[in-house]
Amino acid sequence: MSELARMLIDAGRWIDQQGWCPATGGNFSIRNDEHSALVTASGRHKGALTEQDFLLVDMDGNAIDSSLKPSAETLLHTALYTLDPQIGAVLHTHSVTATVLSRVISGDAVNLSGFEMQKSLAGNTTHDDLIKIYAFDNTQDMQALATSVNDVWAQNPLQWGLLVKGHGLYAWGKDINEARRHLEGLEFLFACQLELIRLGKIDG
Ligand SMILES: CSCCC(=O)C(=O)COP(=O)(O)O
Ligand SMILES: [Zn+2]
Repeated sequence: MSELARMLIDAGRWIDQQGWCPATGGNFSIRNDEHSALVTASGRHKGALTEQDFLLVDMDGNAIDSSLKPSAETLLHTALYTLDPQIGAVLHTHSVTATVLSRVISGDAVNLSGFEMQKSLAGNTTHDDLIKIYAFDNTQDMQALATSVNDVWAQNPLQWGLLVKGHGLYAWGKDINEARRHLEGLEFLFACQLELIRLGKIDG
């Protein structure tokens, strides 16, 4: 089995145990080289992935030497790899927490501050900083969504992850381990934020 596939299979089992990819929700990818990434095929359960559930795609989202259908959201993965050559893995999940939080915020971002766990996100050394996780409107037009991400990124490069409203979270990192840490850290931070909103301590 290829090492890249094994890393995504392991990530899928763990993510499934957390309940962050119910049904066939979510999709994963890992950079293969400058021009290609290994991505999950569409419609697969992420807790039971096998090596047959992956294919290589180019950075325009086209399958390379495979008849498998790439994930419906491949274009967002490849947009991220193109925007930041340091990104080595992207994990997209559908947790209840991320989905609900993305729908109760009034603006275009989740603003996190005051949490020690912000230090789980690369480059952060204090709870005092303000961390903005941008939330995009959902659409079935992945080219349009990728263009929106490109437009926001041109003003202010995103870090660690992004939300799609009513849909889920994309978390990334320089490699699969960092992507997993960012996913877990963001999930924890989102759960805290949602609880504070429920308690009426902060606005959505
Ligand atoms: C039931 S999940 C709806 C599609 C989606 O949002 C997703 O993450 C999975 O799509 P894929 O094509 O990668 O299976
Ligand atoms: Zn999705």
